Order: sequence, then structure tokens, then C-alpha cells
Amino acid sequence: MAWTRDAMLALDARDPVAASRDAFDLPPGVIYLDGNSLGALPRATRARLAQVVDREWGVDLIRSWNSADWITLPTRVGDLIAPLIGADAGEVIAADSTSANLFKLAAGAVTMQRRQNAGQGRRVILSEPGNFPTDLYVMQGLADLLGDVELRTVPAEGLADALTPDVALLLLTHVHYKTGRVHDMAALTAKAHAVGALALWDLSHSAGALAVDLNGCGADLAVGCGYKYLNGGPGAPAFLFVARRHQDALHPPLSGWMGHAAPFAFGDDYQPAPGILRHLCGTPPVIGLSALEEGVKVMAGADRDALFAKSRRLGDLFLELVDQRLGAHGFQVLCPRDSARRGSQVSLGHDQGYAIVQALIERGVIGDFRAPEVLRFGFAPLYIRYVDIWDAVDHLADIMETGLWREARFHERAAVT
Ligand SMILES: Cc1ncc(COP(=O)(O)O)c(C=O)c1O
Ligand SMILES: Nc1c(O)cccc1C(=O)C[C@H](N)C(=O)O
Repeated sequence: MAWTRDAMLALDARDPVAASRDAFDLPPGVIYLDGNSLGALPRATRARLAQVVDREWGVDLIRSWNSADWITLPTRVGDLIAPLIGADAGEVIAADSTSANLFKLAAGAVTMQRRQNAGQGRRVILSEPGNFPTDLYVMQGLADLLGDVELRTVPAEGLADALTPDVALLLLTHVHYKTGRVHDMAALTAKAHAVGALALWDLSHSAGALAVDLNGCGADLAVGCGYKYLNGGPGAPAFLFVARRHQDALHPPLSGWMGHAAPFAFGDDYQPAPGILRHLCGTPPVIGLSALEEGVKVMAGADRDALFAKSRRLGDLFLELVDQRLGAHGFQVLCPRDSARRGSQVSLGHDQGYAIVQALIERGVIGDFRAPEVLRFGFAPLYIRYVDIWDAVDHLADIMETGLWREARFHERAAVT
């Protein structure tokens, strides 16, 4: 079917989750297709931060750890995130960054495997080339630190066969940040378990974007970002998940006082807290966690089936419009066309990708560019409308037809892309 702008407006009029856009403060004139990198600002966050800063910090000062319940923020936010990723209450905590959490869980998992009989001879952390850089870098650092551990990377198609009895841990990003491709979490986790390995999933591009069922898939461990689809704000705390069955045996490598069983007893010897709490390290970042709590609340209050169905539809429509309108301009589709195999993003390849993205941003259509030549458009289903998809592709077609992207100013590279 040849889509029209009016047809998109009609889809918005019938969209059961359209009203969730009102929970956000979006700048006028901007089509924001970068919520997969930094989510938009929820309206409630402004008031919450004013309350935290002006009242809780400004007036009540240190008393707020108790009176405003600052101390339970990490577990409270973790419990709010849990249903979004198929986890139970008490299995998720909000803490640190995704990079730090990757280290904490991978180090905990590998050393746990070593202590257990099944760990004899297991020295491989298996991942894939082209995984998000921090995932690979942190594992390289961990391998260096432990000395007898090797990071092995195998392309996606070969991962199932590469799960051999020397593997201690499978570490994968569920939705690939560049291509949007989704791994089969259930099948790969089952294969990992069949050889005695554990599975650690990076859900940075999954949480709040598509249905995730960690416990349904038997996943062992997971991490993910708070500032993307969970709308926690720039540098928001991340989250981590430890399946209940591993919680007693998994020792945190960063054995900080906030993960102690009795932090305010101030004893000399470390005793891990029971359950998920032991994965806290230092003092929780209260302002960041308060913002994250507001972001997650918006998602927690929405109809997630409708939301995730909308995600898939937005991506499908974007691709249909690209096929209809951009055929002559040298774009390649780099993401899966099947929405069941794709996260909430579309990735296109073009050798002038950087300049094209800059020209789009100047028009108020904010996507992003990932080297060497990927244009990435993320669809945060809470606030992206069907008509935004039409308008974004319309601008893209115009930029290509007029050759606007050729202007020299669009070719200068910024430090952060
Ligand atoms: C898949 C993935 N993992 C980890 C990160 C980084 O986590 P952080 O920089 O918050 O530690 C990102 C994005 O920055 C990501 O896309
Ligand atoms: N965390 C970011 C940052 O501090 C600056 C710029 C971008 C980011 C990102 O989140 C990148 C993102 N994870 C990606 O998928 O490319």
C-alpha cells in the first residue's frame, strides 16, 4: 500500500498508547528518533528532581536517607524494572553503570564457576565480534586481571556451535546496538546451559523496547542502561539482574560497604548482604536514581503489549517508506526486515551516512550515526507517533533529492556522535 501522511495521522488517532506521549516534555519542532541512545525527559522528572534537590537535600539534608527513603531507591527501582524484563521482585537492582555491572557480574560468574566442580577447565568468555565495545573491553580487562581467562569472539551464526565445555560464560547483547538484530535468548541460553555455561545478557537496547522474558528463557544474569528506553536521563544508573537460584553463590567482586549484610554496623570484615542487595558497591546516586524512578514509572504504567506492537509497526512502516521513497539514493537496509527479529530501531547503510544524519538533525529529525556508515533511527514507542515516521522519511527524501547533505558543514565530525 502507498502510505500517505493522512493515513499515518489515522493510525495515531487509533493508537491505544498515544496518550503516553503526554507524559514527556518534547521540544517543539523536533522528531526525536534517538531515544535508543538518550531517552526523552518525562514531565514528572522535573518536579521530582525539584523535590529531591530543594526539599530532601536542601532542607531535610541527611535525614532524607530515612525520611525520604533514599536508602531503598536501588531495590525499589530494580523492582519496577523487573516486570519489564521478565524478572521477579528481588532479582533486579539499579546501580552503577552498565560497564561496571558487566564487570561485576562476569567476574562473579567466572569465579563462581571456578569454585564449583562444573568450573574445572572452564576458561572462556564467549561473545561476538562487533558487540557493543564496552562489553568486549570490560571482558578483555577481566581476562587480563584473572590471567587464566580468555575472551573468545565468534560471529553470530557460529555461536551455538562455539558453546563447548570450556565456556564459562556466554555474554551477548540481546538487541545489537548497530544493526538492531535480536538474538534468540531462549535458544542460546539453553545451549549455554547444555554445556554447563552461564548466560549474561546485555539488555541496553531491549528494556522498554520489546518484550523480554529473562526467567522464561532461563537466563542467569543481565545488565542494561537506564538512560535509553527507560528514560532515566543522561548518565542514569544502570540495572543488573541475578536469577534467584544464583543469588547466594554469586560473590560480588566489588565488595563495597553498601552491599554488606549490615553496613551500619561498621565491622571490619566483609559479609555479603543476602539476595540482590550485595551487588551494590558504594553509596547510591540519589538524584540519578530518583530521575530513573520517574522514567521507569512511565513505562511501568503503560500497556506493554500495545507499546511493543507499536514499536514493531513503527519500524515496519519506516522500512516500507524507505523502500517507496529512497530507492534511488543508495541506502542499504542493515537491520532485519522481520520485526520479530529486530529491536525498536531501523539501521540503514550509506557511504555518506554522517553528513546525511547531520543534515537531518538540522531539520529537527534527530537520529544518529555509527561508524563506519550506519544511520540509526530509534523508535521509543512511548512518545514516537506514526506521523513522525512519515515526516522523518519525508525529510530524508528531500535531503537526498536536493543534495543538501553535500554542504561542507555537514561533513565536520563532532566528538560525540
Ligand atoms: C549494548 C550497550 N551496552 C553498554 C552500553 C554502555 O553502557 P555505559 O556507558 O552506560 O556503561 C551501551 C551504550 O552506551 C550499549 O549500547
Ligand atoms: N552513553 C552514551 C554517551 O555517554 C554518549 C553518546 C552516546 C551514548 C550511548 O548510549 C551510545 C549507545 N549505547 C549506542 O548504542 O550507540
